[in-house]
Amino acid sequence: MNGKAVSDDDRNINKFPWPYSLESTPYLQTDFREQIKRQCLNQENNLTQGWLKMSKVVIIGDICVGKTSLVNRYCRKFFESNYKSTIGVDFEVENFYILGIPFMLQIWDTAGQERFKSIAQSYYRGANVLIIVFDLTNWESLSNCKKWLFEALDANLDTRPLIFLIGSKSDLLNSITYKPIKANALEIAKEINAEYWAVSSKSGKNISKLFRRIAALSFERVLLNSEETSTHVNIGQRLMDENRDNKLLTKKSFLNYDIQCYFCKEKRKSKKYANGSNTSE
Ligand SMILES: Nc1nc2c(ncn2[C@@H]2O[C@H](COP(=O)(O)OP(=O)(O)OP(=O)(O)O)[C@@H](O)[C@H]2O)c(=O)[nH]1
Repeated sequence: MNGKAVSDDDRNINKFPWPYSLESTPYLQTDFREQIKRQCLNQENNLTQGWLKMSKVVIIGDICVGKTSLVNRYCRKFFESNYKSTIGVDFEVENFYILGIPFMLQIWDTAGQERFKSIAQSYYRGANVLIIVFDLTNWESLSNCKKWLFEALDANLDTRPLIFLIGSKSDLLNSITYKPIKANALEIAKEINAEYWAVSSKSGKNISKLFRRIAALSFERVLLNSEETSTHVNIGQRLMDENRDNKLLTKKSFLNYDIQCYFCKEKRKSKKYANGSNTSE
């Protein structure tokens, strides 16, 4: 699936999106940080210029909880009621403009089936955001969330991904049946330091709000993490230039970008060793 040009207002973010509720989040800020706003509005330094800003989002959770449906509803605007299991992983690219700056979410949808686990796990590394999905009508899928999270965190020991706990299929519950599940989910969300949302891919309820929130929070993280900046400057700029005409970043160019970044890092490593130095460049 190709990356899409930013066309609708849904992908333009100028006001800081709110959480599902204030009790459901560890991320309590109510606006973009002043420092971020200054950088974006004035484009005052190269943190906002000439490099590709993106965030890797990895979606995990039990089989059949609605991970693929979540991605399909947001990225392709459709809902499929027939179940087709994900084989290994799939991914989508979503383009945003946040405070006027282009930003991308690279969204990885992983398989919940045990037999694809080792394939899926090899994509956990480098996640900026972890979305753990459970089915609001299936208690066991909620209790398995911690296991999914710990496995994903194991692959991301050197980073601090943003964590979202998502209860899916909210259209199947009424307010009375939802109440005890919500209480339980909020408790678990607190334990694992996650932001909780209840959504429905069938009706579309809260899906767009959720992804806008994820985009804004991870955009801030990426901008604040200036260390990453220099690695991506030249490659990111070239990619943007190559795609300027059709305003489209394709999946192929994205994969090329990942590969080039990898080689760029490897090259820097070997240069360091060749110099007999351990200091960073
Ligand atoms: N009613 C309702 N059904 C849903 C919703 N989301 C997903 N489903 C259904 O739940 C089933 C599983 O959805 P998937 O999105 O394929 O689940 P998954 O977690 O990606 O499954 P794996 O790829 O096997 O890990 C499908 O039949 C969907 O139609 C929802 O919001 N409401």
